[in-house]
Amino acid sequence: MKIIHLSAECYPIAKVGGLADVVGALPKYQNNSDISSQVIMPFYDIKFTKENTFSSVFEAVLTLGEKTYKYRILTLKSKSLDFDIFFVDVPDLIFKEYVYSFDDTERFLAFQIAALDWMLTWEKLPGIIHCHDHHTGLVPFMLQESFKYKAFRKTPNILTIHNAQYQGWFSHDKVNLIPAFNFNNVGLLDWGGTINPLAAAIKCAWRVTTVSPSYMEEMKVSANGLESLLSSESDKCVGILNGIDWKVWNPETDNYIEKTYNEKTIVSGKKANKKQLCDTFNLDINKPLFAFIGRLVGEKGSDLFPEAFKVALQNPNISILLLGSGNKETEEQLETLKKDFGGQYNAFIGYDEKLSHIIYAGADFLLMPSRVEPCGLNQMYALRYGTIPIVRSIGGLKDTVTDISEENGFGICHDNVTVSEITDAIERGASLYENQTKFKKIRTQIMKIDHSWDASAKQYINLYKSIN
Ligand SMILES: Nc1ncnc2c1ncn2[C@@H]1O[C@H](COP(=O)(O)OP(=O)(O)O[C@H]2O[C@H](CO)[C@@H](O)[C@H](O)[C@H]2O)[C@@H](O)[C@H]1O
Repeated sequence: MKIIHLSAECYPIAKVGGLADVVGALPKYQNNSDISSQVIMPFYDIKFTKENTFSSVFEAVLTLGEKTYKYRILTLKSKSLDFDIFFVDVPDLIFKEYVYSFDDTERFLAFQIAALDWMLTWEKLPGIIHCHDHHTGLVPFMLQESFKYKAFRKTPNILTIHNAQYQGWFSHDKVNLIPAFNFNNVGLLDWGGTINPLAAAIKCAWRVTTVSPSYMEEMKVSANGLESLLSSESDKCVGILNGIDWKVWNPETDNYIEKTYNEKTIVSGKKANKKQLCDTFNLDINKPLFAFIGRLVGEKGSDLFPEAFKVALQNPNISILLLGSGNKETEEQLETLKKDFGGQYNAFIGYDEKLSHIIYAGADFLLMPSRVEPCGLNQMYALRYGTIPIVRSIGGLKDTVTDISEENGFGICHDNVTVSEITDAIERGASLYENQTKFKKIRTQIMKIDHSWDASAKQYINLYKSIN
């Protein structure tokens, strides 16, 4: 069976967040004797596309409303990935230096139309079309409703929601950009008076998955306006926890870090990596190091960091290091904090994949006080690198981290996203660090937790088979 993943991001080509990690890993773990899993994504003007060479496998013209655009389907010349990948190159629309921006409606619609037009020319249609997030959310609708895609009516499709906060809304004025369909069914596109690609996908997809069982339940209560839709469609919805790519996230083989290590060499390994990190960021290796890596947005609770760090750093025996970018005001506040707490606090405002690996390896604790966390990959990377997660119990964080107060607990959990709960959790971490025997025992224990993709990839395959 051939599975086609459609996604705006895929690691290592284009990564803005966790969506890329999942789409860059899941196909690898799905490819086996009877499944061939491939990815189709947009072709952006970014580092990866500059540094690699591509060949064209198909050329045509697509129609977007009243306009037409030339496009090509490209593939990588080298076989450097563990799965086949194809790129939709629409030079006039998609080939930009960014993944997301103000013109997403036209760009991602062109991407979806080109991908479907190309697949229509195949001798054999795919077994499953697997769509990820709202950028590919109009595909299930078009497969079901657009006249030109009639041949796909029996092709099963799946939507995976990585984050229901973003839905791809656009005005009904642009409805003519969508290939013609029976207008009596325009309601399938609508949610709250506007065209909502994520809602349309939830209505039309054969199955809807999200990235953790808890988030599936939480969305029925809080999903940025889609709660009642998710409740009414719940029979076709399921939560499947993400895995992590052990080929990329493995402290034993990680080329980015100072010293590789495993459960047996964790003490010397973590020490060497922490030393390098502390030397680089002018921090004290003897103090517990609390880190954050991620997008600086409300969902991650990062707006509370300036205040929470100010309070937490009153304890002179802790250090904090942050890697992230996003909200400009938060970025500035986090930069300013460096002046008051030099030697105890530092931040790198920006995006740096290599540095993220170095931090997972060198930090003692990883902070994730998320307001919303569909799955969260960072806590699983942290576990793999023997870094203790400090999380707000929500979504996938709730499903993957057990508090140290419970039997076999290994993390620090809090219930609410407030300055005081974040700082209390940091203090609990500092106390745990003082008990070095317990601290080291937990670090070794968490490295052994298996969050590899094998189990989750199988769950997806079972789901595909149930509808194919
Ligand atoms: N400044 C920076 N520099 C370097 N690396 C950085 C970085 N900022 C973030 N990253 C990296 O980006 C990824 C973030 O993944 P997450 O799953 O935590 O979040 P995201 O909210 O993007 O994903 C959404 O989709 C994923 C996948 O389904 C869900 O796990 C998640 O809950 C959902 O919100 C990690 O690999 C992290 O290391």
